[in-house]
Amino acid sequence: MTQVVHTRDELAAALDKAPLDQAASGIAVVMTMGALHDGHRELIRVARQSSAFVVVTIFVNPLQFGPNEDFEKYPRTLAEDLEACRAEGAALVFAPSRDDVYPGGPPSITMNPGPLGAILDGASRPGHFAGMLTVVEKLLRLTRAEVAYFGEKDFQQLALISRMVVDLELGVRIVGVPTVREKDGLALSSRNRFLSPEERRSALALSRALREGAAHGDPEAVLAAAHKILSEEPGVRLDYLELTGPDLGAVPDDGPARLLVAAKVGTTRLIDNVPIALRKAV
Ligand SMILES: Nc1ncnc2c1ncn2[C@@H]1O[C@H](COP(=O)(O)OP(=O)(O)OP(=O)(O)O)[C@@H](O)[C@H]1O
Ligand SMILES: CC(C)(CO)[C@@H](O)C(=O)[O-]
Ligand code: BAL
Repeated sequence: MTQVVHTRDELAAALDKAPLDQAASGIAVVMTMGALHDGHRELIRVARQSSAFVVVTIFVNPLQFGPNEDFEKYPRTLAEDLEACRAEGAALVFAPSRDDVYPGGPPSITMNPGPLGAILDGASRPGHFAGMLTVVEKLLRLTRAEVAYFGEKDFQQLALISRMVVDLELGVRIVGVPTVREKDGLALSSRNRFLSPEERRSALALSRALREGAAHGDPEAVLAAAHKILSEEPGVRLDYLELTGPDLGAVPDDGPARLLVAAKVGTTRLIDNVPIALRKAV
């Protein structure tokens, strides 16, 4: 049975009553902004493999949206989301109001995401990662999580959260889950529902570019192949295409790396990334 709570007091009461044998395997949390799709459901499924008590949070965090971003328009589908959580066997859903998360109004003290938060999406979305880390830290505490699951689709977010729990010694284990894709390669995202059929066709260029890039082992060839695909798709306005190390640091000569892309398709901003194996030319 999935219990649904909306306030932090109800959450605390539910966690106090979490069956001990279940809680012994550790409380796991899957944080979401709702509009759940199979990517979210995969996080819940993976969490359930190691934790009997999985808490799902559903909260569209105003703090991580810029003034010209899509906070108002962001899809809100609570009834369907609760069905998905039930179907996946979540123990508890926490769907708080803004006042419950920020009882004193918008906080004047927030997390500083540091240099890793200033690149890529951090450069395009000022304040986004400070707002994101602030709510993630709160939700880790409120849910008493021992382990938290995040998708690799938001790779920089995952890297920042992993860094935060180490730097601030939060004592929570962070687990990354590979990106779930449609059959044709499009990374599942709540924002995909904003795409018209034509925009959806254009959006496929992102995953295709990453796939073509990943077929190469030399950094220049990786970027050239990916750029070619993106530049041939007029419906895509590229924000960035970057090759980095596996932890978003400097590109290594050889071995694991990451290729990341962000672009606008119509008015919808999409991101995607893939792991890459670089090979030194011999
Ligand atoms: N396709 C996916 N595969 C795996 N995890 C995903 C996928 N999409 C989202 N997630 C993960 O689900 C969690 C909640 O993400 P969120 O609710 O923002 O969904 P989203 O689809 O990323 O939405 P948005 O369209 O806003 O980017 C995050 O950890 C995110 O990385
Ligand atoms: C982690 C998160 C739920 C924090 O609001 C959000 O950034 C998301 O959905 O990826
Ligand atoms: N999926 C990351 C949250 C955001 O875009 O605000």
